[in-house]
Amino acid sequence: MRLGMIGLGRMGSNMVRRLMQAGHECVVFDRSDEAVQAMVEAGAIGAASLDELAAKLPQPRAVWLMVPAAGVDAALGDLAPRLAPGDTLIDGGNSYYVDDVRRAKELEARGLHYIDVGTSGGVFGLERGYCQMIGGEPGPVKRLEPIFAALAPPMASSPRTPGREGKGGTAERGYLHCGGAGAGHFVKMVHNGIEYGLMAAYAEGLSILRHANAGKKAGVIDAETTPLRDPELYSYDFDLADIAEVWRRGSVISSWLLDLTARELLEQPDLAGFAGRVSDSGEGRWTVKAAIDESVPTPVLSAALHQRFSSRGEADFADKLLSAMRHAFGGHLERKE
Ligand SMILES: O=C(O)[C@H](O)[C@@H](O)[C@H](O)[C@H](O)COP(=O)(O)O
Repeated sequence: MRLGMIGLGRMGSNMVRRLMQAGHECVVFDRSDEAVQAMVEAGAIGAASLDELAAKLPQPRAVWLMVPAAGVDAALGDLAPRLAPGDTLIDGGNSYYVDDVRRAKELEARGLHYIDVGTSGGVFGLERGYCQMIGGEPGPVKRLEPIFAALAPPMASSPRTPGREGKGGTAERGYLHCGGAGAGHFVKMVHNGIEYGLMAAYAEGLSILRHANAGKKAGVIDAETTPLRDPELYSYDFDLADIAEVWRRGSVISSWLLDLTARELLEQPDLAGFAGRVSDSGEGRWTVKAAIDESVPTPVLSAALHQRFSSRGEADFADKLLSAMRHAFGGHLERKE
């Protein structure tokens, strides 16, 4: 197939490469001429403008947007007038599903189809393939199956789930039509909520292990401020890279996320290259918001989101206020270190 791709950052450019490796043709556009040029050198068909992109695509056109969520409305606004009824726009970024529902209606009024695709796999997608969670009308989704199939990981990348023989469907091929407009990004949103929780669980557990030598530190026993009463019980110097490594091998908590964690700990045991200010792009907030709307308890996912806020200093005022109250009612002074 010939597909248009707008946005040639890390994700968009790797997706173009993977599609071309599978024999598809890509007409590419980006605000950066250098980014377009680099993809032309890799075999793509360059477009210097959206008009050129539209002209180089056969009808009905299919154009995939791989731009930051905040830029999708502007990109759609620029692109839609250049397309014709029957054409399909695909948003493969991390948009809020509520925006998809609105966009699908707006584009439908112009005779255009809109497909939302939650795409997971990050910078490893070129090599490993991308898991795709798809929302939109069945017809255009079906028409784009060769694209989804090329982007997806090979079926052999995971062993078949026992009992799935004969069940059919595309889930075990790495892409799934989850439902109507917004369904793809809804599933990706919850995927990322889970991602926050898993990340927090590994980080907290490994942090307990890192501090398991607390009893060896001078002056650690302080009846006023520390609960550490049995320092001899906390005298372990664990090698976290080794522990993450051994957990990768046959343990219940092995995962690709743990593989990546083990790699990071091996490269930088003290994580000196990171300050620990953890950003969030919105998916975790939207997950918690959906959970509240549905009255579904999500203590783990919510705590993981709030921990990210704390990591960026958003808890500082509350922490100071805790110290101030403790001082007010008990005359307790804050320790300086
Ligand atoms: O599945 C994935 O490949 C990732 O989830 C990917 O989509 C991206 O790295 C996150 O969206 C970052 O999200 P935060 O900025 O919220 O951590």
